[in-house]
Amino acid sequence: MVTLELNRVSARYGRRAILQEITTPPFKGGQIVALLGPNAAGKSTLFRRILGLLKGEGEVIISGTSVDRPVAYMPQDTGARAVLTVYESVLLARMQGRSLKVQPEDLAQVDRALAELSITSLGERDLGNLSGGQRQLVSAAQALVQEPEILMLDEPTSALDLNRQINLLSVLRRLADERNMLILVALHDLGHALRFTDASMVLENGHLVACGPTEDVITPALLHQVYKVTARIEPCSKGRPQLIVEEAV
Ligand SMILES: Nc1ncnc2c1ncn2[C@@H]1O[C@H](COP(=O)(O)OP(=O)(O)OP(=O)(O)O)[C@@H](O)[C@H]1O
Repeated sequence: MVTLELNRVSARYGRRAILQEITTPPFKGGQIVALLGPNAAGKSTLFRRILGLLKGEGEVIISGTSVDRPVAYMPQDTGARAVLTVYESVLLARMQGRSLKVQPEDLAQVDRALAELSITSLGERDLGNLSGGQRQLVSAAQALVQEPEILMLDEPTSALDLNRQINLLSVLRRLADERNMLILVALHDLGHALRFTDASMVLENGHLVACGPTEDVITPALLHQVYKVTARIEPCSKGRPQLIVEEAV
């Protein structure tokens, strides 16, 4: 089973230190881990550091993999891209690092990724003229289609309507449960984190200030300290923890 562990991981842009000695327990396939923290806390930087796009001290330890490219990444929205159709762009993402010859299995995986995210009907559309939410779903399909063992998504629901937010997070839950994927997902919606994730890491100014089971991590005290809001967490009628934010402090 795939695992990912960070040992005193740091990162800097030029001379400016961003991440400071981040250490985590091993996260395992089948888990969804939320990466939380306010704006500019260092969440995207941590993704880039895990991917090896940024150098720094400490170790990113990935073990138990059985494929050449175990990690796929969905970045935050970067705007319209190349002149490709949605289908071509997802197929291109699939073929990265594989043989140049497209196999029937590759096409089947593209169809599956588009269907899973309910965007099959966008297949022939040009990438350049999609809505922000449509682009975000295509970007998720580009990551899913790679069939990674570790999937990292940077705020994948930020442009989606409520139905599509829940749908995407439910797809992630299923990928973790059924395909034993390890999923790291940066989220601003702590309600989603409480509902869909097993563990959470909270960054504040580049420091890891909390890490553990999500229900233990997201507390009124943490919300006050890190997010500067007063809030309560109460079970809803179905017994699930609900976050009720009162005010900014
Ligand atoms: N390419 C870069 N060069 C220099 N500084 C950068 C660069 N990218 C990000 N930073 C800085 O690093 C810090 C962390 O940024 P990062 O994007 O990792 O935060 P984040 O937690 O993902 O924020 P958000 O929730 O707003 O997306 C910020 O102060 C940001 O301004």
